[in-house]
Amino acid sequence: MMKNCNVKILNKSDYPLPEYQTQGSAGVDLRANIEEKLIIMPKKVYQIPTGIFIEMPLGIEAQIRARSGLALKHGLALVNGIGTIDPDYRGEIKIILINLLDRPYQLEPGERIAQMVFSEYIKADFMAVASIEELESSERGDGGFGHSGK
Ligand SMILES: O=c1ccn([C@H]2C[C@H](O)[C@@H](COP(=O)(O)OP(=O)(O)OP(=O)(O)O)O2)c(=O)[nH]1
Ligand SMILES: [Mg+2]
Repeated sequence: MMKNCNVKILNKSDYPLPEYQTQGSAGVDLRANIEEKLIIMPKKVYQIPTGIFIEMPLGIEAQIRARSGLALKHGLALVNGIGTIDPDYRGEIKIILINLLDRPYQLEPGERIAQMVFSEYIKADFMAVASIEELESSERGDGGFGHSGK
């Protein structure tokens, strides 16, 4: 079931507005707004500008995710796993990129380097308790990290 949401977007990049590549794409690709090609050296962290600024309603976040093709072929990953764009962020969206392979990667100006997925989130109203007994007991208990086997 498709949900839609209005998102204001300011495009200060040298490229067209981000566009979903197919009707069913969950992610919309973001381009590297760089003037010249950039050599992404192995194991170094880069902050890549996109020239894109957005505003979305409270209750919606944007997740920045890697592109699988670049990951598989060239080892390009996001250092922060999934980037979180808060709905109150008014700055430029940046991509925090790392090259996990041993060979350099040549990033071209305007190359689609990551994708952005919009998502609803839930804000917690924390209710502090004083001891672990106040958390409902469960079948799992404190088992985790593979305790149920492979
Ligand atoms: O990949 C990312 C991750 C974050 N941001 C921007 C939007 C986000 O709303 C803001 C803060 O991100 P986050 O909360 O992940 O970083 P922080 O280290 O906790 O910084 P802050 O103290 O500003 O929240 O930085 C990006 O442009 N790209
Ligand atoms: Mg933060």
